[in-house]
Amino acid sequence: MEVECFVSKTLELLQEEREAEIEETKLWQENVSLKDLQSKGVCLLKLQIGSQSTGLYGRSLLLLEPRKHMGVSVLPSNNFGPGDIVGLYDLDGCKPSSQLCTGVVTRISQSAVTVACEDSPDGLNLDTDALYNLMKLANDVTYKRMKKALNTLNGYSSGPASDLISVLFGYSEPGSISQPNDLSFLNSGLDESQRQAVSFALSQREVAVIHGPPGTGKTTTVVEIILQVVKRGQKVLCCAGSNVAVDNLVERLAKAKAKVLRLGHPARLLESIQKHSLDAVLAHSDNTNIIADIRKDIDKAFMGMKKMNDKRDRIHLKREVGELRKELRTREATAIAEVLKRADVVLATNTGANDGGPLKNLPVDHFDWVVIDECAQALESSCWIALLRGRKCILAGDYKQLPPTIKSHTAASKGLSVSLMERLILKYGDSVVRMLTVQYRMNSNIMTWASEQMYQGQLVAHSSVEKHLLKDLPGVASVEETSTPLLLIDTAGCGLSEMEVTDDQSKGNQGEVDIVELHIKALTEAGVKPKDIAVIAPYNLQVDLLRQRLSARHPDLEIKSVDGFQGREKEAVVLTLVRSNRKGEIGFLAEDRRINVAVTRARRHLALVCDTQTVQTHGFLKTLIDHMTQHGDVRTAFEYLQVAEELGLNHESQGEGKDRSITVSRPPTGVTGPPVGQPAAVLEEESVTGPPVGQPAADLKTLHLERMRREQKKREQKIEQEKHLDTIRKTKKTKAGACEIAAAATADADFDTLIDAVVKAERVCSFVKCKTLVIHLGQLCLFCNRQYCLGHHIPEVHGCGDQARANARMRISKEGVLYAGSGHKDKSVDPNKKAYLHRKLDSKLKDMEKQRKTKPKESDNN
Ligand SMILES: Nc1ncnc2c1ncn2[C@@H]1O[C@H](COP(=O)(O)OP(=O)(O)OP(=O)(O)O)[C@@H](O)[C@H]1O
Ligand SMILES: [Zn+2]
Ligand SMILES: [Zn+2]
Repeated sequence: MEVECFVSKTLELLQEEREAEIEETKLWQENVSLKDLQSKGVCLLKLQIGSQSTGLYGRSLLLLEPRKHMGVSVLPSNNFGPGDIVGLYDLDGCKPSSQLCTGVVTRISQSAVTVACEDSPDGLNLDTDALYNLMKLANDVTYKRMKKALNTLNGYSSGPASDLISVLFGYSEPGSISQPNDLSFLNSGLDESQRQAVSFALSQREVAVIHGPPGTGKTTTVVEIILQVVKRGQKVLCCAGSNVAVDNLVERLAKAKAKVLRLGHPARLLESIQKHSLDAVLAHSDNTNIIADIRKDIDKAFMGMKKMNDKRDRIHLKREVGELRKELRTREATAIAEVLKRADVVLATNTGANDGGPLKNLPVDHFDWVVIDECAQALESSCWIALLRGRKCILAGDYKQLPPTIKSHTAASKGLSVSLMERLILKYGDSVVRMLTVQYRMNSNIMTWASEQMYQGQLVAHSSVEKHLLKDLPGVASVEETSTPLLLIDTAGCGLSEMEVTDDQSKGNQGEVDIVELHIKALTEAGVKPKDIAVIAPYNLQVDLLRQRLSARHPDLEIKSVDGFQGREKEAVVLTLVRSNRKGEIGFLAEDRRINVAVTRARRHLALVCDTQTVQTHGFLKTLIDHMTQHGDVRTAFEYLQVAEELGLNHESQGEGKDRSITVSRPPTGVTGPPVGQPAAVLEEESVTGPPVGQPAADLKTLHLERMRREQKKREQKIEQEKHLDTIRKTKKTKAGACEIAAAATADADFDTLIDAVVKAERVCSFVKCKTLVIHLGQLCLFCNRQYCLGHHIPEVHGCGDQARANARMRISKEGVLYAGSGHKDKSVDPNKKAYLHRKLDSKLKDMEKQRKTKPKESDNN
């Protein structure tokens, strides 16, 4: 009953999902502009052929690149991945009529996509000067395989998987079998939770779930389980949803000397994995020569047939070819079965484990165990393709990370997105699960939030990572940015609103892009390598804006969507949440698991750029903001905006009174900047004079404006002062003993020298040893009240960082968030930091020089 219910319901939901997918593709092809398709990530436009070559097995490999112009060639952010079926089109569009061929994506980087073309019998005749479009195609092979598996499940009466099915559908309770107590682990480095998970898995009779939160060594554990099973002489079928995950397992198992065999389209495998692929192994088997000979014979017969005129001869030859084909098939089947049987572990994607493929050459009860990794990210129906071949199963994954992507909202809400892992935990609770609890990735400050919110506070940071920071990496200077695991850059009240777009899927925020840019600058100037940094945004549009801004300068910087980063890690993660609006709308940021994934990619440093005002409307996000304010550093985006101003962003004021707004934009000279005239941020200015009490947003704005005014005043005052001093000096010469000042000065000091020093001090930057004049381009620090050059005026640079932060904190605590101070700053300047300051200054001055050359700095409009 349970099985029938499940199957009929799931078939229905799959049908719904399939229809949604077809509908979407159709709608797109008919109504949506290609540009919009591209912004959705399913289409890549105007690609040129970088190279064309013959890949493995005679397939034609096309390397497609974005059209090179202005030296920038970065693909727009997209959802293409290895193994995706794609269509190549001429520039007319992505209609079936203009399709040139279909193929499989074999590789994708930020600058190129490689496609192995499927149907090009005569060889592709592509014009290398022309431009092409590439589009992801809905692929019904997966559906057919899942449907078939579900139908087999429904009719399953007896076979190796009977007990497993019975337990997974609740007909019988999961059982265990006794194991020797002295289990000897092959990997001596396993931690206690990993050992327990391994023992547990081996002692379960039908099913064990390994719950592996981020960085807890799930793969390490799964590999140990598989090696133990193999040691006992049993056979394992090991699957995962993605090719990448399967390849990872192949690599790790092969390293441990297990006899592995990887099934799957060779074009979809990593190069390092190809030697373990069925095709490669077959090529080295004894049967190969014979098979090759038969192939040659068939080809020859075909050639002959073309030339033949006599009908009877042709029929004869045709029959011969048929015979040869039959022989070829049996020989190939035997060869495949032999190769498969020799392997201890056969690996494939979930759908690659289907009956129609090489596995049909094996007896149904060949495998003892089926292991499914990344189980929480897979549709349950796709798991059943492999599960029907096993007596026992191990399911590994983390159901607190993102579930499988589902297009049909109804199908998702009716349960299609519930993974087998989640379903089993709901059914049996902890009795079938072991959770890995030691994590080897995150600084404990980053971990604690996720642990408490998602994993019942059970995670422990391993001592090797617990306190690690960016500054501990070789070549990285110890500055504030590299010494904090958590940095919240709050844009609340800074008017960095999200862009007004109607599409909920694509949101952007130029203001946050500006701030991310400045933070990346700070990190790289401190010596953090771009390849160790990830910039993560929940929205594709924001990913594109970030790439436009940053990729040319930092080709190694990875900029991706949250979904695209699942399963990965980086030393530093800069996360921009994008949403900033008055209504507190946060769209699909409301998916807690998406935020969990984003945060837990970071090893040593997480910088969160967001409008706390907007995102705190969501309870879960509020816990993150609270955690970061309590345990991390907090800055307001103002500190960054000021820098941005000096870097040459333009200010423009529009409208009057209440409707007045200030647009901050880049001068249109930058090659990598956003399109000309696009606002970088809009500062909405409601009322300069009387902000509503208790509204922090307005509060911050006023503060900013006030500061501007004060600065102006100071500047004017200073000029006055100078004039005044000048007069005094002059009068001193004539009127002996200008009493009031002379009294203040020490009696024996040379009066002239003193005055000179005062005047000079007022004219040059107050930073030790800096001689830059500050009369025209100086900036006043509000905390120490001194004048600094543009290279030294930032509080952090000249030593007022603590006060600035305290000030930021005070403003934030006004909003009702309390948090502890972050300790005292070491006053001694270490050489790394000095070098850092120099670099920072140098690059800043260079930037400013460039900006000055291109456009004179505009005066403020306030
Ligand atoms: N027992 C251990 N001792 C030391 N390091 C470990 C241990 N287990 C795992 N690690 C380290 O933790 C990192 C992640 O481990 P692994 O690759 O097994 O996990 P994963 O499954 O790929 O990732 P995740 O746990 O995030 O799913 C690796 O760098 C690995 O070396
Ligand atoms: Zn100062
Ligand atoms: Zn200076």
